[in-house]
Amino acid sequence: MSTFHFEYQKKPDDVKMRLEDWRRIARYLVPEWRPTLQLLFCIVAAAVLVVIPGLLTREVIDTAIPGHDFPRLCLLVAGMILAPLAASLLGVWQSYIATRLGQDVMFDIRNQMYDRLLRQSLRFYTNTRSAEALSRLQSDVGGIQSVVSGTVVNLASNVLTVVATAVVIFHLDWRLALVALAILPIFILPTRKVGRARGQIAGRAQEGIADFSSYVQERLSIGGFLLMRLFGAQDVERATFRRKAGAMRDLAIEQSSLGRWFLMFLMSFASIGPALIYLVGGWEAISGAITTGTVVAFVTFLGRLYAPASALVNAQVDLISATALFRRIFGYLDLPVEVDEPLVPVAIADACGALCFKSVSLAYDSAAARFALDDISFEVPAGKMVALVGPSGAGKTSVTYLATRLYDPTAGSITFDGVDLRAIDLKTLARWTASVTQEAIFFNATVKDSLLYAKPDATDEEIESACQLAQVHEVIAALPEGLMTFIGEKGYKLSGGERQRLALARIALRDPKLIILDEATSSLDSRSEAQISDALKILLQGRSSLVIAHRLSTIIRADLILVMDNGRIVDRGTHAELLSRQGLYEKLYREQFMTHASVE
Ligand SMILES: Nc1ncnc2c1ncn2[C@@H]1O[C@H](COP(=O)(O)OP(=O)(O)OP(=O)(O)O)[C@@H](O)[C@H]1O
Repeated sequence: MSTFHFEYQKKPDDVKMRLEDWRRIARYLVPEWRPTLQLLFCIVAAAVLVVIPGLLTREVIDTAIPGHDFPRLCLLVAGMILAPLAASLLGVWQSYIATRLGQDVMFDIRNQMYDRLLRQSLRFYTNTRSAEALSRLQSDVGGIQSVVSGTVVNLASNVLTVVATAVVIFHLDWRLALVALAILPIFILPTRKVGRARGQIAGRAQEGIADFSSYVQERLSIGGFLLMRLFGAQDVERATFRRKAGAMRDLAIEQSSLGRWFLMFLMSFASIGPALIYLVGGWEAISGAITTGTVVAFVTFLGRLYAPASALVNAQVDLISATALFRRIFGYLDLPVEVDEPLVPVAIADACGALCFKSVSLAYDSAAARFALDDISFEVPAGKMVALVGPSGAGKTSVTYLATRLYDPTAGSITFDGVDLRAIDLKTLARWTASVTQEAIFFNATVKDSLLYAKPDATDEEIESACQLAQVHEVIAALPEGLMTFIGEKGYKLSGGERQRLALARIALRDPKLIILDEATSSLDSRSEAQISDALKILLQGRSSLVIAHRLSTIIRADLILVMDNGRIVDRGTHAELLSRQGLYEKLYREQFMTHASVE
């Protein structure tokens, strides 16, 4: 510990400390009462040990030396060595317990936060930058360690050290004690000013680092890289990177140089404190009011008071910063769960796959002028195919979001096998339904693990037949390590068509009863296209399906076509019926499907 405490933080502007925040923080410590008590013991014992060397010094000067008592001198010196040694040993134990305690609280909160994030709806992820959620989970939760083992422990230990020292020095001589305490602010207050300036720079540096990380994270992803390369924006990105990295460098230099001169002067002037004690104490000793040993002991005590007293000056700001940190964390732990699990779920042992929308409306934003979906009603009977068609922005994707309960409807109800989606637990719903998105989504894992994500207990035979069905088995066999080959971030080591077929194999493994398919608009080569189309035909057989259709072959096969426009179903029927009405469908047919048909 340095003589002066210098690590002042910038006070968060809009945060007030509330007792309920600290009650909530304390609740995390209740299950950890054993280490908490051990920690308290360490802090009290260390505060007591701090005053012992001063008292022993006084005894050495006042009794052992004048009394020519060598054995007593040895005893006192042994005490002088042992007390700090014991304090250091306690310090090691204390820091171990504090770290464990902090890490245990962090572990609990991190798990709770991850669970809360997993329970959020798609709305949360479309409205939140992924870097922000990551920063809450990593940096903010990581900061708990320093609040528990730093802020809280230091506060308790500094208060106790100052109180213990003050009690002892007042007991020794109250006049000299008053002088010692009066000197302290002269040294402490200026350090606070410099410390605050450093805190402000530290705050700016932290913001800079967060901004830099989210910039780099976005640019160094596959999507970011592609965007940069395809727009030839290397120079712009290089310049932005230099600017952001340069700002971080400048702040780091500024932060480390600020206050160095000031600290140097302060250290030099630190000797003024003891000098004043010698002056007043010496004068009292000359007049016989106190002993020489008491004067020397006072100087020792004064030296030990600087660090805890200067840290305490800023205790309020430290606590407010800790409160702000916890409030950010609690904000995430308390995120409302919009799409929640039912309290008493309805079990669906064997689904048949019927889906029904009844007067369903959806507003993405309560302030939005119009509904994204407005009074939608339709049925997908078991085993039938319903196609959604409509111009861009009509609301087709929104219908599929509702069918998989990525959102809940603002009004109306949706049932699966006659049960309201809100009464089915999310795992059961995911068991019986499957979505095939335009862009297949994968983690960076092996082919086998990617498939097992759909059914962790699948046998090798099941995996093999799912891959056969999706016509991807030959591709896998040709990979360097077969099923154990890593497919790269987002599966980018596979071609677009291979990724699609692997996604279909994953769904075949799951064996759902309702398939929600967003047909790819981008054309793959004709062989790949045919393979996917064959795999899909087999997969859709005997299952219900809701398809955002882009191909003529699909709409012709559909049992019912829903024509959407502006969030509403404006027409419905079979291909022939709709064509004969010469409405929006006929227009779409001419503009979209006939062009696709010529490609097919
Ligand atoms: N997360 C969101 N937040 C706010 N509005 C959204 C969101 N997602 C979609 N919308 C809006 O809802 C409307 C319907 O969008 P949706 O994606 O369902 O249309 P779509 O028919 O699938 O279009 P496309 O064929 O172009 O994919 C659009 O006006 C869109 O801007």
